[in-house]
Amino acid sequence: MKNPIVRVEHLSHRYTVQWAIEDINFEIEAGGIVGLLGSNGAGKSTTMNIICGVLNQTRGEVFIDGVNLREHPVEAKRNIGFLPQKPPIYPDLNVEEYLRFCADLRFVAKKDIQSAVNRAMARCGITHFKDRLIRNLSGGYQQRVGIAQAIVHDPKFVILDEPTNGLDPNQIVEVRNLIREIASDRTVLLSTHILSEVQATCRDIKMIECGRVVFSGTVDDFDNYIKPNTLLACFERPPLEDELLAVEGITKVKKVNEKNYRLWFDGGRDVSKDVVKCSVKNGWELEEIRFEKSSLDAVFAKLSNKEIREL
Ligand SMILES: Nc1ncnc2c1ncn2[C@@H]1O[C@H](COP(=O)(O)OP(=O)(O)OP(=O)(O)O)[C@@H](O)[C@H]1O
Repeated sequence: MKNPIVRVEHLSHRYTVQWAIEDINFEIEAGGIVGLLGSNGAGKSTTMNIICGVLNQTRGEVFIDGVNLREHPVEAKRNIGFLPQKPPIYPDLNVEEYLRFCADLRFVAKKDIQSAVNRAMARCGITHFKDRLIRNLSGGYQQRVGIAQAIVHDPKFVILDEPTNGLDPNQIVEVRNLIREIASDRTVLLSTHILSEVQATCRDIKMIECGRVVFSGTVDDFDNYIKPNTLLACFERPPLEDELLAVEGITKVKKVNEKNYRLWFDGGRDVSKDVVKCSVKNGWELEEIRFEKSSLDAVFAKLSNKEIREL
């Protein structure tokens, strides 16, 4: 990768005796949204806290836009925005006061604070609420304020930890759209448990399990991680199960209902063509045949080493 916005090298951390994460390595290319997946306790928060400079790693290095976070924390943090799972908002401040305070904390020059706050409020669609106390905003708008504080200093890289947690379906759609919008000119790392969210918003996925990276690739790669080994076939004049078992490559047959069969197959060859040929030869009147893809949940379960229920 030419100029990764984030580079993580041999990152390991232990709180007490056991390693929470061990030898994590990855790069994040600049631009777009990257999903960070993992089961509870997998090591996501530990990794994110280290990348944000909130937690000091036991071993390894983090580079933000080429700057070593451990050696030059202030310079590296200029390019990091963070929205933790519990937004760090002050309910008794109004939106504008709070964002001015955050901009000051992030070393925005005094003369530039008002314009930075105005820009962040406009970007997050909260300008009309600038005088309202944060405690009087809905959950969705509080989350917008949380995102505004993460971008007020215009960082190149933003980490959002479960940003749609606890929101109603309309608010989820709005916050997702906002995340897409803010990712149009920066990189976003989005930690979430919701697979459909990753599918809807992310270009790449990193998955951590037991403190190690178990998957790094595009959403399509993730989707195709488990190669299909079943076909679903629908016949107008269904054959006997034994006749289907006689087709070369078919290893198991299960009747789903009157016309539909699930067919298991082995190996790399395309057995669907053989089923089509046999159907024509024997007059089974095949209406539909398709490979069955594993669900994202099944891929997640496989990567987390959890058992997958047989279909
Ligand atoms: N402050 C701490 N002290 C000791 N152990 C910790 C601490 N924080 C986390 N751990 C342990 O480190 C491991 C990784 O935890 P971490 O919180 O990073 O996982 P996670 O993937 O973010 O989980 P979740 O999705 O539940 O937040 C777990 O075994 C956890 O119990």
